[in-house]
Amino acid sequence: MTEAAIPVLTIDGPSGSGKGTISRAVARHLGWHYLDSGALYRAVGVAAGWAGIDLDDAGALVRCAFDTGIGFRDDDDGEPRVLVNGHDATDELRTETAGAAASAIAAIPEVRAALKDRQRAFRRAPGLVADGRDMGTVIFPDAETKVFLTASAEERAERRYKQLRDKGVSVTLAGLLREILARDARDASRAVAPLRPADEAVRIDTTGQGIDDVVARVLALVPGRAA
Ligand SMILES: Nc1ncnc2c1ncn2[C@@H]1O[C@H](COP(=O)(O)OP(=O)(O)OP(=O)(O)O)[C@@H](O)[C@H]1O
Ligand SMILES: Nc1ccn([C@H]2C[C@H](O)[C@@H](COP(=O)(O)O)O2)c(=O)n1
Repeated sequence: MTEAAIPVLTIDGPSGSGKGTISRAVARHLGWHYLDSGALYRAVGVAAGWAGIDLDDAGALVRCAFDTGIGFRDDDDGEPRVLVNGHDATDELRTETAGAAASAIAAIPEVRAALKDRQRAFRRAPGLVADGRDMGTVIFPDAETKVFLTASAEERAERRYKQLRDKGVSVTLAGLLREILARDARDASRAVAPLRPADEAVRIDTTGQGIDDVVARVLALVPGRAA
């Protein structure tokens, strides 16, 4: 199968819209590969922190984007783990601090360019579900199916609040809402590959919708793959 013939489903959207949850479930259902592109930006941010690199030092961040080893694997319970330079950094990557650092370095065009080929390398038979901010607009513009997930900022903050509370992390709902709005604004206003739906993307507002319903709606969009 030539690369162009390998089907890609892109799922873009703002933080907490459910991209990761929905993409993983859909990929499992289809038996396709899965790319969590945000994890790459988070990994570079975390590796930069470990190396003492300042988030204002664009040159060092670009080198870090090229040099950081990033690996994905499932643990024995089928939970996804992310290895950064050989260390399991999954929990650190999921913090709001890592998300904010990722959002900041993702605004540097050369960092985005450095991660482009790594993302495209995930396109392997029989297909790929790719989640992020620019999957449908920049990384896989020829994807056969494109989705843009949204949900109200309040609901996204609620979801994140529950998620972190279940993990025993102490946060406030108001603080999370502030962080989500700040990240939305930065991701949508940067000059290169800003968060926006591809023209042909199907928009799904998941506010008040259950995960299973959203998964079924997305699957129904994939040619020949209704739930
Ligand atoms: N439709 C939904 N209804 C209720 N909760 C949901 C829904 N979709 C996702 N969630 C929950 O919301 C939380 C955030 O979801 P998820 O991590 O998939 O979002 P995301 O868009 O990938 O976020 P980020 O961009 O920050 O990685 C998770 O706890 C997930 O279980
Ligand atoms: N394709 C992508 C994926 C992620 N980013 C940046 C912007 C996000 O705020 C940050 C963390 O992503 P998340 O794990 O929350 O999906 O990384 C991006 O610019 N482009």
